[in-house]
Amino acid sequence: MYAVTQTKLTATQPAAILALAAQFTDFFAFENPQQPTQLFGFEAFSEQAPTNLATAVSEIDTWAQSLRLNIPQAAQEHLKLMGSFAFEDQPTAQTNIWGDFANGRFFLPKYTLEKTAADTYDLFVVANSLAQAQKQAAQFKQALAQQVPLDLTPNDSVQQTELAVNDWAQAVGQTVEKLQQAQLQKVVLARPLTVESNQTFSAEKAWLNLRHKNPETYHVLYRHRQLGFVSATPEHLIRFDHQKFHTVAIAGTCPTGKTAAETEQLGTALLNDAKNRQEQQFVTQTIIQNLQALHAEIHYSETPDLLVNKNVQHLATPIWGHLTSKTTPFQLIATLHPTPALGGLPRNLARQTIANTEILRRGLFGGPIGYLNFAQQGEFVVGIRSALLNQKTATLFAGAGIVKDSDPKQEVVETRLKFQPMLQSLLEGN
Ligand SMILES: C=C(O[C@H]1C=CC=C(C(=O)O)[C@@H]1O)C(=O)O
Repeated sequence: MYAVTQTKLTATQPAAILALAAQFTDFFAFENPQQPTQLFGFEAFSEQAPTNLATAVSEIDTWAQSLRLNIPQAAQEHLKLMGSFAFEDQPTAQTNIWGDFANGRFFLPKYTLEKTAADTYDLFVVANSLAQAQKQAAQFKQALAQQVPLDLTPNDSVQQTELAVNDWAQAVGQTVEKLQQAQLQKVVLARPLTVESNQTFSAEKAWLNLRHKNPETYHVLYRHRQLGFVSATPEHLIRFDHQKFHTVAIAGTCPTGKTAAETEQLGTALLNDAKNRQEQQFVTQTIIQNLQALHAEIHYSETPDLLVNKNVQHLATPIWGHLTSKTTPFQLIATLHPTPALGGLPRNLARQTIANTEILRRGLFGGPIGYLNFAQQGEFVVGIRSALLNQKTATLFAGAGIVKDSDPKQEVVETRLKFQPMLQSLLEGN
Protein backbone atom coordinates (compact mmCIF):
# COMPACT_ATOMS: atom_id res chain seq x y z
CA MET A 1 0.00 0.00 0.00
CA TYR A 2 1.10 3.56 -0.68
CA ALA A 3 1.07 6.12 2.13
CA VAL A 4 -1.06 9.27 1.81
CA THR A 5 -1.01 12.38 4.01
CA GLN A 6 -3.58 15.18 4.19
CA THR A 7 -2.61 18.74 5.22
CA LYS A 8 -4.79 21.86 5.37
CA LEU A 9 -3.24 24.95 3.76
CA THR A 10 -4.71 28.36 4.49
CA ALA A 11 -4.01 31.84 3.06
CA THR A 12 -3.12 30.26 -0.29
CA GLN A 13 -3.72 31.89 -3.67
CA PRO A 14 -3.67 30.51 -7.26
CA ALA A 15 -0.93 33.03 -8.17
CA ALA A 16 1.46 31.41 -5.65
CA ILE A 17 0.35 27.87 -6.60
CA LEU A 18 1.08 28.55 -10.27
CA ALA A 19 4.44 30.13 -9.43
CA LEU A 20 5.45 26.96 -7.59
CA ALA A 21 4.12 24.78 -10.43
CA ALA A 22 6.69 26.19 -12.84
CA GLN A 23 9.38 24.30 -10.86
CA PHE A 24 7.88 20.84 -11.51
CA THR A 25 8.21 18.60 -14.58
CA ASP A 26 4.49 17.78 -14.66
CA PHE A 27 1.63 20.05 -13.69
CA PHE A 28 -2.13 19.91 -14.17
CA ALA A 29 -4.74 22.53 -13.26
CA PHE A 30 -8.51 22.16 -13.59
CA GLU A 31 -11.11 24.72 -12.63
CA ASN A 32 -14.86 24.49 -13.06
CA PRO A 33 -16.16 27.81 -11.73
CA GLN A 34 -19.78 26.57 -11.77
CA GLN A 35 -19.42 23.63 -9.33
CA PRO A 36 -17.03 25.12 -8.05
CA THR A 37 -13.96 22.86 -8.45
CA GLN A 38 -10.33 23.99 -8.33
CA LEU A 39 -7.77 21.25 -8.50
CA PHE A 40 -4.02 21.02 -9.06
CA GLY A 41 -1.62 18.10 -9.51
CA PHE A 42 2.18 18.37 -9.32
CA GLU A 43 4.88 15.88 -10.37
CA ALA A 44 4.17 12.30 -11.47
CA PHE A 45 4.13 9.62 -8.80
CA SER A 46 3.10 7.30 -11.62
CA GLU A 47 2.47 8.21 -15.28
CA GLN A 48 1.16 6.54 -18.39
CA ALA A 49 1.33 7.63 -22.00
CA PRO A 50 -0.52 5.10 -24.18
CA THR A 51 1.79 3.30 -26.59
CA ASN A 52 -0.94 3.12 -29.21
CA LEU A 53 -3.86 5.42 -30.03
CA ALA A 54 -6.19 2.51 -30.78
CA THR A 55 -5.70 0.98 -27.32
CA ALA A 56 -5.31 4.23 -25.34
CA VAL A 57 -8.49 3.85 -23.29
CA SER A 58 -7.85 0.25 -22.26
CA GLU A 59 -4.18 1.02 -21.50
CA ILE A 60 -5.18 3.87 -19.17
CA ASP A 61 -7.99 1.82 -17.62
CA THR A 62 -5.64 -1.09 -16.85
CA TRP A 63 -3.03 1.25 -15.36
CA ALA A 64 -5.70 2.97 -13.21
CA GLN A 65 -7.01 -0.35 -11.91
CA SER A 66 -3.55 -1.58 -10.96
CA LEU A 67 -2.77 1.68 -9.11
CA ARG A 68 -6.07 1.44 -7.24
CA LEU A 69 -5.00 -1.80 -5.57
CA ASN A 70 -2.32 0.14 -3.67
CA ILE A 71 -4.34 3.23 -2.71
CA PRO A 72 -5.64 3.13 0.86
CA GLN A 73 -9.46 3.11 1.00
CA ALA A 74 -9.60 6.43 2.88
CA ALA A 75 -7.62 8.18 0.10
CA GLN A 76 -9.53 6.79 -2.90
CA GLU A 77 -11.74 9.87 -3.20
CA HIS A 78 -8.85 12.29 -2.74
CA LEU A 79 -6.18 11.01 -5.11
CA LYS A 80 -6.94 11.65 -8.75
CA LEU A 81 -5.62 10.64 -12.11
CA MET A 82 -5.19 13.73 -14.25
CA GLY A 83 -4.59 13.99 -17.97
CA SER A 84 -6.00 13.80 -21.44
CA PHE A 85 -6.76 11.43 -24.28
CA ALA A 86 -5.78 12.54 -27.77
CA PHE A 87 -8.51 13.45 -30.24
CA GLU A 88 -7.49 10.75 -32.73
CA ASP A 89 -7.83 7.02 -32.23
CA GLN A 90 -5.52 6.18 -35.14
CA PRO A 91 -2.24 7.65 -36.37
CA THR A 92 -2.64 9.97 -39.35
CA ALA A 93 -0.33 11.39 -42.00
CA GLN A 94 -0.72 14.96 -40.69
CA THR A 95 2.11 16.99 -39.15
CA ASN A 96 2.46 16.04 -35.49
CA ILE A 97 3.53 18.85 -33.15
CA TRP A 98 2.49 17.02 -29.97
CA GLY A 99 5.67 15.28 -28.77
CA ASP A 100 5.00 13.35 -25.53
CA PHE A 101 1.30 14.32 -25.71
CA ALA A 102 0.70 12.72 -29.14
CA ASN A 103 -1.12 9.61 -27.83
CA GLY A 104 -2.56 11.39 -24.79
CA ARG A 105 -1.05 11.18 -21.32
CA PHE A 106 -2.11 10.73 -17.67
CA PHE A 107 -0.39 10.91 -14.31
CA LEU A 108 -1.10 10.31 -10.66
CA PRO A 109 0.38 13.41 -9.01
CA LYS A 110 2.69 13.18 -6.00
CA TYR A 111 1.03 16.35 -4.72
CA THR A 112 -2.70 17.04 -5.14
CA LEU A 113 -4.13 20.39 -4.06
CA GLU A 114 -7.88 20.80 -3.87
CA LYS A 115 -9.66 24.02 -2.93
CA THR A 116 -12.10 23.55 -0.05
CA ALA A 117 -12.99 27.15 0.90
CA ALA A 118 -11.78 30.71 0.15
CA ASP A 119 -7.94 30.69 0.16
CA THR A 120 -8.01 27.20 1.73
CA TYR A 121 -6.77 23.97 0.18
CA ASP A 122 -6.29 20.34 1.16
CA LEU A 123 -2.88 18.99 0.20
CA PHE A 124 -2.64 15.23 -0.38
CA VAL A 125 0.79 13.67 -0.78
CA VAL A 126 1.30 10.08 -1.92
CA ALA A 127 4.61 8.26 -1.36
CA ASN A 128 5.98 4.80 -0.72
CA SER A 129 6.20 5.33 3.05
CA LEU A 130 4.48 7.54 5.61
CA ALA A 131 7.77 9.16 6.68
CA GLN A 132 8.49 10.12 3.05
CA ALA A 133 4.98 11.49 2.48
CA GLN A 134 5.20 13.59 5.68
CA LYS A 135 8.61 14.96 4.71
CA GLN A 136 7.43 15.86 1.20
CA ALA A 137 4.26 17.52 2.53
CA ALA A 138 6.34 19.73 4.85
CA GLN A 139 8.74 20.67 2.03
CA PHE A 140 5.86 21.46 -0.34
CA LYS A 141 4.13 23.64 2.26
CA GLN A 142 7.32 25.56 2.91
CA ALA A 143 8.09 26.05 -0.80
CA LEU A 144 4.54 27.30 -1.43
CA ALA A 145 4.78 29.85 1.38
CA GLN A 146 7.94 31.28 -0.21
CA GLN A 147 6.47 31.89 -3.69
CA VAL A 148 6.15 35.34 -5.14
CA PRO A 149 3.21 35.57 -7.58
CA LEU A 150 4.11 35.17 -11.25
CA ASP A 151 4.67 38.29 -13.31
CA LEU A 152 1.67 38.37 -15.65
CA THR A 153 3.10 40.81 -18.20
CA PRO A 154 2.04 39.39 -21.57
CA ASN A 155 4.53 38.02 -24.10
CA ASP A 156 5.35 40.11 -27.13
CA SER A 157 4.08 38.81 -30.44
CA VAL A 158 6.63 38.88 -33.24
CA GLN A 159 4.40 37.18 -35.75
CA GLN A 160 0.86 35.81 -35.88
CA THR A 161 -0.01 33.46 -38.73
CA GLU A 162 -3.31 31.88 -39.64
CA LEU A 163 -1.90 28.75 -41.32
CA ALA A 164 -3.35 27.97 -44.77
CA VAL A 165 -6.60 29.80 -44.06
CA ASN A 166 -7.53 30.09 -47.76
CA ASP A 167 -7.01 26.38 -48.32
CA TRP A 168 -9.14 25.70 -45.27
CA ALA A 169 -11.99 27.88 -46.58
CA GLN A 170 -11.76 26.08 -49.91
CA ALA A 171 -11.89 22.70 -48.15
CA VAL A 172 -14.96 23.86 -46.23
CA GLY A 173 -16.60 24.72 -49.60
CA GLN A 174 -15.80 21.26 -51.00
CA THR A 175 -17.10 19.65 -47.82
CA VAL A 176 -20.37 21.56 -48.15
CA GLU A 177 -20.78 20.00 -51.63
CA LYS A 178 -20.28 16.52 -50.16
CA LEU A 179 -22.78 17.36 -47.43
CA GLN A 180 -25.30 18.41 -50.07
CA GLN A 181 -24.87 15.03 -51.78
CA ALA A 182 -25.80 13.57 -48.37
CA GLN A 183 -22.67 11.39 -47.97
CA LEU A 184 -21.92 13.30 -44.79
CA GLN A 185 -24.37 14.95 -42.40
CA LYS A 186 -21.95 17.06 -40.37
CA VAL A 187 -18.21 17.45 -39.85
CA VAL A 188 -16.26 19.79 -37.58
CA LEU A 189 -13.23 21.23 -39.34
CA ALA A 190 -10.50 23.02 -37.42
CA ARG A 191 -7.56 25.20 -38.34
CA PRO A 192 -4.42 26.44 -36.57
CA LEU A 193 -2.95 29.86 -35.85
CA THR A 194 0.63 30.27 -34.65
CA VAL A 195 2.08 33.04 -32.53
CA GLU A 196 5.84 33.50 -32.41
CA SER A 197 7.32 35.49 -29.55
CA ASN A 198 10.79 36.61 -28.45
CA GLN A 199 10.03 35.20 -25.02
CA THR A 200 9.21 31.67 -23.89
CA PHE A 201 5.49 31.18 -23.33
CA SER A 202 4.50 30.17 -19.82
CA ALA A 203 1.50 27.83 -19.54
CA GLU A 204 1.10 28.85 -15.88
CA LYS A 205 0.91 32.53 -16.80
CA ALA A 206 -1.53 31.79 -19.65
CA TRP A 207 -3.79 29.83 -17.26
CA LEU A 208 -3.91 32.69 -14.73
CA ASN A 209 -4.75 35.16 -17.50
CA LEU A 210 -7.38 32.84 -18.99
CA ARG A 211 -9.29 32.49 -15.73
CA HIS A 212 -9.14 36.21 -15.14
CA LYS A 213 -10.48 37.07 -18.60
CA ASN A 214 -13.00 34.21 -19.02
CA PRO A 215 -14.56 33.63 -15.59
CA GLU A 216 -17.48 31.67 -17.09
CA THR A 217 -15.54 28.84 -18.80
CA TYR A 218 -13.48 25.90 -17.54
CA HIS A 219 -9.75 26.63 -17.13
CA VAL A 220 -7.45 23.72 -17.84
CA LEU A 221 -3.69 23.35 -18.05
CA TYR A 222 -1.57 20.27 -18.62
CA ARG A 223 2.18 20.75 -18.82
CA HIS A 224 4.77 18.03 -19.30
CA ARG A 225 8.34 19.40 -19.44
CA GLN A 226 8.35 22.33 -21.91
CA LEU A 227 5.06 21.36 -23.62
CA GLY A 228 2.07 23.15 -22.15
CA PHE A 229 -1.55 22.69 -23.22
CA VAL A 230 -4.03 25.33 -22.03
CA SER A 231 -7.76 25.59 -22.63
CA ALA A 232 -10.66 27.89 -21.76
CA THR A 233 -13.26 25.41 -22.94
CA PRO A 234 -16.97 25.92 -22.34
CA GLU A 235 -17.61 22.29 -23.25
CA HIS A 236 -18.29 19.79 -20.51
CA LEU A 237 -17.95 16.20 -21.84
CA ILE A 238 -18.92 14.15 -18.81
CA ARG A 239 -19.10 14.38 -15.05
CA PHE A 240 -19.50 11.10 -13.13
CA ASP A 241 -20.46 10.48 -9.56
CA HIS A 242 -20.45 6.69 -9.15
CA GLN A 243 -23.26 5.51 -11.49
CA LYS A 244 -24.67 9.02 -12.07
CA PHE A 245 -23.49 11.11 -15.02
CA HIS A 246 -24.08 14.53 -16.54
CA THR A 247 -23.17 15.77 -20.00
CA VAL A 248 -24.13 18.63 -22.34
CA ALA A 249 -24.56 18.68 -26.11
CA ILE A 250 -22.99 21.93 -27.28
CA ALA A 251 -23.10 23.08 -30.90
CA GLY A 252 -24.33 26.10 -32.84
CA THR A 253 -22.52 29.38 -32.39
CA CYS A 254 -23.00 33.13 -32.79
CA PRO A 255 -21.08 36.15 -31.45
CA THR A 256 -21.91 38.00 -28.26
CA GLY A 257 -22.94 41.67 -28.62
CA LYS A 258 -21.45 44.91 -27.35
CA THR A 259 -24.25 45.21 -24.78
CA ALA A 260 -26.26 42.68 -22.77
CA ALA A 261 -29.35 43.55 -24.84
CA GLU A 262 -27.50 42.92 -28.12
CA THR A 263 -26.15 39.59 -26.80
CA GLU A 264 -29.70 38.57 -25.86
CA GLN A 265 -31.03 39.54 -29.29
CA LEU A 266 -28.30 37.56 -31.05
CA GLY A 267 -28.96 34.61 -28.72
CA THR A 268 -32.67 34.61 -29.52
CA ALA A 269 -31.85 34.61 -33.25
CA LEU A 270 -29.47 31.66 -32.66
CA LEU A 271 -32.20 29.71 -30.86
CA ASN A 272 -34.45 30.23 -33.90
CA ASP A 273 -31.86 29.55 -36.61
CA ALA A 274 -32.54 26.32 -38.56
CA LYS A 275 -28.89 25.64 -39.53
CA ASN A 276 -27.61 25.99 -35.97
CA ARG A 277 -30.53 24.01 -34.53
CA GLN A 278 -29.69 21.17 -36.93
CA GLU A 279 -25.99 21.25 -35.91
CA GLN A 280 -27.05 21.02 -32.29
CA GLN A 281 -29.69 18.31 -32.89
CA PHE A 282 -27.06 16.01 -34.45
CA VAL A 283 -24.96 16.27 -31.31
CA THR A 284 -27.85 15.75 -28.87
CA GLN A 285 -29.25 12.75 -30.76
CA THR A 286 -25.88 11.06 -31.13
CA ILE A 287 -25.01 11.43 -27.44
CA ILE A 288 -28.42 10.00 -26.47
CA GLN A 289 -28.07 7.06 -28.88
CA ASN A 290 -24.59 6.25 -27.58
CA LEU A 291 -25.79 6.35 -23.98
CA GLN A 292 -28.81 4.19 -24.86
CA ALA A 293 -26.42 1.58 -26.29
CA LEU A 294 -24.91 1.36 -22.77
CA HIS A 295 -28.44 0.82 -21.34
CA ALA A 296 -28.16 4.06 -19.38
CA GLU A 297 -31.21 5.74 -17.88
CA ILE A 298 -31.30 9.14 -19.60
CA HIS A 299 -32.98 12.51 -19.08
CA TYR A 300 -32.55 15.60 -21.25
CA SER A 301 -34.02 19.01 -21.95
CA GLU A 302 -36.41 19.12 -24.92
CA THR A 303 -35.06 22.47 -26.15
CA PRO A 304 -31.54 23.90 -25.98
CA ASP A 305 -30.44 26.68 -23.62
CA LEU A 306 -27.94 29.41 -24.42
CA LEU A 307 -24.40 29.10 -23.08
CA VAL A 308 -22.90 32.60 -23.15
CA ASN A 309 -19.10 33.08 -23.15
CA LYS A 310 -17.09 36.27 -23.58
CA ASN A 311 -16.79 36.29 -27.39
CA VAL A 312 -19.29 33.67 -28.54
CA GLN A 313 -22.50 31.99 -27.41
CA HIS A 314 -23.70 28.44 -28.08
CA LEU A 315 -26.78 26.25 -28.06
CA ALA A 316 -26.53 23.74 -25.21
CA THR A 317 -28.74 20.79 -24.20
CA PRO A 318 -28.09 19.22 -20.76
CA ILE A 319 -28.30 15.40 -20.65
CA TRP A 320 -28.07 13.40 -17.40
CA GLY A 321 -28.90 10.03 -15.92
CA HIS A 322 -27.31 6.93 -14.51
CA LEU A 323 -25.56 3.87 -15.79
CA THR A 324 -27.21 0.52 -15.28
CA SER A 325 -24.43 -1.57 -16.84
CA LYS A 326 -20.94 -2.08 -15.43
CA THR A 327 -19.27 0.60 -17.53
CA THR A 328 -16.08 2.25 -16.27
CA PRO A 329 -15.76 6.04 -16.58
CA PHE A 330 -13.03 5.58 -19.21
CA GLN A 331 -15.29 3.28 -21.26
CA LEU A 332 -18.02 5.90 -21.05
CA ILE A 333 -15.61 8.53 -22.38
CA ALA A 334 -14.63 6.22 -25.24
CA THR A 335 -18.31 5.74 -26.12
CA LEU A 336 -19.04 9.45 -26.24
CA HIS A 337 -15.85 10.80 -27.79
CA PRO A 338 -15.76 12.35 -30.30
CA THR A 339 -19.29 13.69 -30.19
CA PRO A 340 -20.42 15.43 -33.39
CA ALA A 341 -19.50 18.71 -31.62
CA LEU A 342 -15.87 17.85 -32.52
CA GLY A 343 -16.11 14.94 -34.99
CA GLY A 344 -19.23 14.62 -37.11
CA LEU A 345 -21.74 12.23 -38.61
CA PRO A 346 -21.33 9.50 -39.68
CA ARG A 347 -18.44 9.27 -37.24
CA ASN A 348 -15.90 7.43 -39.39
CA LEU A 349 -16.48 9.43 -42.56
CA ALA A 350 -16.18 12.61 -40.50
CA ARG A 351 -12.88 11.39 -39.00
CA GLN A 352 -11.50 10.63 -42.47
CA THR A 353 -12.58 14.06 -43.71
CA ILE A 354 -10.84 15.70 -40.75
CA ALA A 355 -7.62 13.71 -41.32
CA ASN A 356 -7.65 14.51 -45.05
CA THR A 357 -8.42 18.22 -44.61
CA GLU A 358 -6.59 19.51 -41.55
CA ILE A 359 -2.84 20.13 -41.83
CA LEU A 360 -1.97 19.38 -38.17
CA ARG A 361 -2.84 16.41 -36.03
CA ARG A 362 -5.30 17.50 -33.36
CA GLY A 363 -3.52 15.76 -30.46
CA LEU A 364 -5.00 17.17 -27.24
CA PHE A 365 -7.11 19.75 -29.14
CA GLY A 366 -10.67 18.41 -28.95
CA GLY A 367 -9.61 15.47 -26.75
CA PRO A 368 -11.23 14.58 -23.40
CA ILE A 369 -9.18 16.25 -20.63
CA GLY A 370 -9.89 16.03 -16.91
CA TYR A 371 -9.53 14.00 -13.74
CA LEU A 372 -10.88 10.86 -12.13
CA ASN A 373 -10.52 9.68 -8.54
CA PHE A 374 -10.39 6.03 -7.46
CA ALA A 375 -14.05 6.04 -6.37
CA GLN A 376 -15.59 6.65 -9.84
CA GLN A 377 -15.95 10.42 -9.44
CA GLY A 378 -14.50 12.92 -11.87
CA GLU A 379 -15.03 15.28 -14.75
CA PHE A 380 -13.77 15.54 -18.31
CA VAL A 381 -14.15 18.48 -20.67
CA VAL A 382 -13.38 18.86 -24.37
CA GLY A 383 -10.00 20.56 -24.97
CA ILE A 384 -11.15 23.36 -27.29
CA ARG A 385 -10.44 27.16 -27.22
CA SER A 386 -6.94 25.91 -26.61
CA ALA A 387 -3.26 26.16 -27.51
CA LEU A 388 -0.10 24.12 -27.32
CA LEU A 389 2.76 26.22 -25.96
CA ASN A 390 6.24 25.05 -26.85
CA GLN A 391 9.03 27.47 -25.93
CA LYS A 392 8.56 30.64 -28.04
CA THR A 393 5.74 29.25 -30.23
CA ALA A 394 2.05 28.99 -29.39
CA THR A 395 -0.18 26.96 -31.71
CA LEU A 396 -3.86 27.77 -31.31
CA PHE A 397 -6.72 25.67 -32.69
CA ALA A 398 -10.32 26.55 -33.55
CA GLY A 399 -12.97 24.54 -35.33
CA ALA A 400 -16.51 24.96 -36.61
CA GLY A 401 -19.36 22.58 -37.33
CA ILE A 402 -19.99 22.32 -41.07
CA VAL A 403 -23.44 21.30 -42.34
CA LYS A 404 -24.99 21.52 -45.79
CA ASP A 405 -25.97 25.20 -45.41
CA SER A 406 -22.59 26.40 -44.09
CA ASP A 407 -20.86 29.37 -45.70
CA PRO A 408 -17.03 29.07 -45.78
CA LYS A 409 -16.54 32.83 -45.19
CA GLN A 410 -18.73 32.76 -42.09
CA GLU A 411 -16.87 29.72 -40.77
CA VAL A 412 -13.57 31.61 -41.11
CA VAL A 413 -15.08 34.47 -39.09
CA GLU A 414 -16.46 32.05 -36.47
CA THR A 415 -13.09 30.32 -36.00
CA ARG A 416 -11.40 33.74 -35.77
CA LEU A 417 -13.73 34.58 -32.87
CA LYS A 418 -12.95 31.24 -31.22
CA PHE A 419 -9.20 32.08 -31.24
CA GLN A 420 -9.86 35.24 -29.23
CA PRO A 421 -9.87 33.97 -25.61
CA MET A 422 -6.48 32.32 -26.06
CA LEU A 423 -4.96 35.20 -28.04
CA GLN A 424 -6.06 37.68 -25.39
CA SER A 425 -4.65 35.54 -22.59
CA LEU A 426 -1.30 35.14 -24.29
CA LEU A 427 -0.83 38.66 -25.59
CA GLU A 428 -2.91 41.16 -23.61
CA GLY A 429 -2.40 42.32 -20.04
CA ASN A 430 -5.12 42.03 -17.41
C1 LIG B 1 -14.71 22.98 -32.44
C2 LIG B 1 -14.98 24.04 -31.69
O1 LIG B 1 -16.23 24.31 -31.19
C3 LIG B 1 -17.24 23.30 -31.19
C4 LIG B 1 -17.98 23.45 -29.92
C5 LIG B 1 -19.07 24.27 -29.80
C6 LIG B 1 -19.65 24.83 -30.95
C7 LIG B 1 -19.19 24.50 -32.19
C8 LIG B 1 -19.83 25.10 -33.41
O2 LIG B 1 -20.84 25.77 -33.28
O3 LIG B 1 -19.28 24.92 -34.49
C9 LIG B 1 -18.13 23.47 -32.40
O4 LIG B 1 -18.78 22.26 -32.70
C10 LIG B 1 -13.94 25.02 -31.32
O5 LIG B 1 -14.22 25.95 -30.58
O6 LIG B 1 -12.78 24.85 -31.77
